[in-house]
Amino acid sequence: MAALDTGKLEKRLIDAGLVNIQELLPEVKVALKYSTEDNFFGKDVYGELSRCYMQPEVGEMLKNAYRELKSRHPDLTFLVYDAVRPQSVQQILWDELDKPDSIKPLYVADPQKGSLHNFGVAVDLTLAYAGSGEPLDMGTGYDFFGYAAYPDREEEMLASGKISEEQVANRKILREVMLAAGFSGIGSEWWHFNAYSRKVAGEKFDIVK
Ligand SMILES: C[C@@H](N)C(=O)N[C@H](C)C(=O)O
Ligand SMILES: [Zn+2]
Repeated sequence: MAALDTGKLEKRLIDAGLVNIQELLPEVKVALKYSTEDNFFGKDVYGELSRCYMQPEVGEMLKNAYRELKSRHPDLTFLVYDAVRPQSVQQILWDELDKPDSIKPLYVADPQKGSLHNFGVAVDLTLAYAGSGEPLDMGTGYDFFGYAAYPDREEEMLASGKISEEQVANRKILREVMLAAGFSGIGSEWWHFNAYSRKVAGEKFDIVK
């Protein structure tokens, strides 16, 4: 695996016009999972990078989602796990994902086509208590790649007891505030939200290599 020069990476993100979400929204919590070994492949691929960057207009959308969240649940905040992700890291995630090629794109977008994370227009996040920073129970952890994490299968997962009413209610809070701000979700991951379609992202922005 080619090592990523993370000092240079942060400079590249800034030079590309991306913004540090905590500069726009200091109340939001960030824990970049790919900058730790606590992720689905057990390797730190971001090194020293600890700040989370995204396109400025996506940051503004997230601010609106946050405003909506606070109006409904003043005790909660966002905990962001990932936003912009270089295509080289997308390739590592793709190579590390232990699933048949036919279903891999449900969980990790094909790096050759480009993930919306590679354009800085996708955000992976959960809800946390603003005071303690403790994440809410969503029924699965981040990057759990299976039906229990599928928004598309919540009714079935509820009926079979794989997830609880409370966990679904927590996901709904997240989903509702993100959708209210113009994001869209995907069927296989409760934590992933896109600001734009792949077509629009490709027209507006460059991929971060
Ligand atoms: C890997 C996961 N956190 C994720 O972001 N998946 C989507 C589908 C992606 O890679 O774009
Ligand atoms: Zn994602």
